[in-house]
Amino acid sequence: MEKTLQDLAALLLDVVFLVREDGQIAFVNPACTAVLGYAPDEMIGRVIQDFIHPDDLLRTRTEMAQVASGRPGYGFENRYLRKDGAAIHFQWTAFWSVQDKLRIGVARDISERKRSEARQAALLALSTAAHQADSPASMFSAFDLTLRDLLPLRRLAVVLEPDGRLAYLSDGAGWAETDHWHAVTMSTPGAAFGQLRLELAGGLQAVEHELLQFAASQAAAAIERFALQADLAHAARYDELTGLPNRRLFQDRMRLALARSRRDQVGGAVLFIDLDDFKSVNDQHGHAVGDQLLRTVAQRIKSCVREADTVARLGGDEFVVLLEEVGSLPQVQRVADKIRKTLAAPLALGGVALPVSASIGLAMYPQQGEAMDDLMRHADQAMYAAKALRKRGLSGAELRTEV
Ligand SMILES: Nc1nc2c(ncn2[C@@H]2O[C@H](COP(=O)(O)OP(=O)(O)OP(=O)(O)O)[C@@H](O)[C@H]2O)c(=O)[nH]1
Repeated sequence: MEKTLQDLAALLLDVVFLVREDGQIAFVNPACTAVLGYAPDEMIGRVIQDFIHPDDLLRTRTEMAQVASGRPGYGFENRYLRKDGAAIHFQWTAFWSVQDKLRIGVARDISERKRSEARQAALLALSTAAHQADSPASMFSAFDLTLRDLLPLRRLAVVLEPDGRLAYLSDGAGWAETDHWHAVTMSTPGAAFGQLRLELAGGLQAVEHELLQFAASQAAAAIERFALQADLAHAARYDELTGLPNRRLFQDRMRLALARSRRDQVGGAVLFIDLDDFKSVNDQHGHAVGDQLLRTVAQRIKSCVREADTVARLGGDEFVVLLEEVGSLPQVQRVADKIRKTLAAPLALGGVALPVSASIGLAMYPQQGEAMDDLMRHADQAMYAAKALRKRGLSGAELRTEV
């Protein structure tokens, strides 16, 4: 290369390569030391493929062949490996000099632009995961993959407040509290939800700290949303006062029970339970005492049935029980009697002993219907009939005839 041209190349900030047909480097300007960490002497005479990132080698060979065939290359991008092992992103202009039988290439270091693009993509990926993931575990798994691309991340662990529960841990890694973790708090202005903990293979730059802060704030907002959704899902299926299933959940359970009954030829029963004169409890002792009575009634009814049976509150002082896999009427009547007796034990509330009594109606399936509406109507009517008898001063023994 002529002296003037060499002096010119020495002034350039871009890296200039002259490469022979067989890939051997004939010349490289001093900029390569700043960019790749090699002095020119360490590169000249070696084949250029030695410095190319292995993942980019194949398509770089194709590009080189095209340049060698006479088509100049503009804008081709690939990665080289610095002397310290770090990847450098280059953007190339290259042409083949027929006269010198050399490929002349000028490579611009675009690593910073690539990093900035990768950070932008990561911000989008983190925010998308936080907004679209259907569970905390899938969100943190997406966070792990995204952060791993940009940070010297070995393992990610996520610990949630208030009990320090481990909500996520990178695959195949054991967890020990004593390990050295870089911790970032996940919080919204109103509350702290826990920490992202990172085991790192190196230090973090300021922009990487910012990325982690962003990840933590997105995670906090998502955890708040997951908690709200869980509350709403619970509220949609359970009665707030007693904690029992509500009408909707009861209907779901009953639909399943009826389908099982048809399939397996097993019967069951529905009991309608309505408290007697409950209004007077509210009127005489106040709503709070009425509430407490309803809570106690819920517990008492539950204590009379098996774990697999469903006790639900339909609203007000109306409860309903689904007894699965009970075939005979006497069996069901025994449960109804047990509930009536258990409820009848006086209840000490607000300094007074309150009498509790209930009217109970029942419907057996499949004997009295196989459709939910029919069975509910039948049990409801039986309950009203029992209540009417009670109001006429007849005893519990007569109530059973209404069944
Ligand atoms: N404390 C309390 N009361 C409620 C709640 N929901 C409904 N109630 C009251 O429950 C009462 C239900 O009364 P009813 O079933 O109509 O009548 P009852 O006094 O039980 O009379 P009978 O059913 O005819 O024996 C009403 O006074 C409602 O205001 C609640 O969540 N808490």
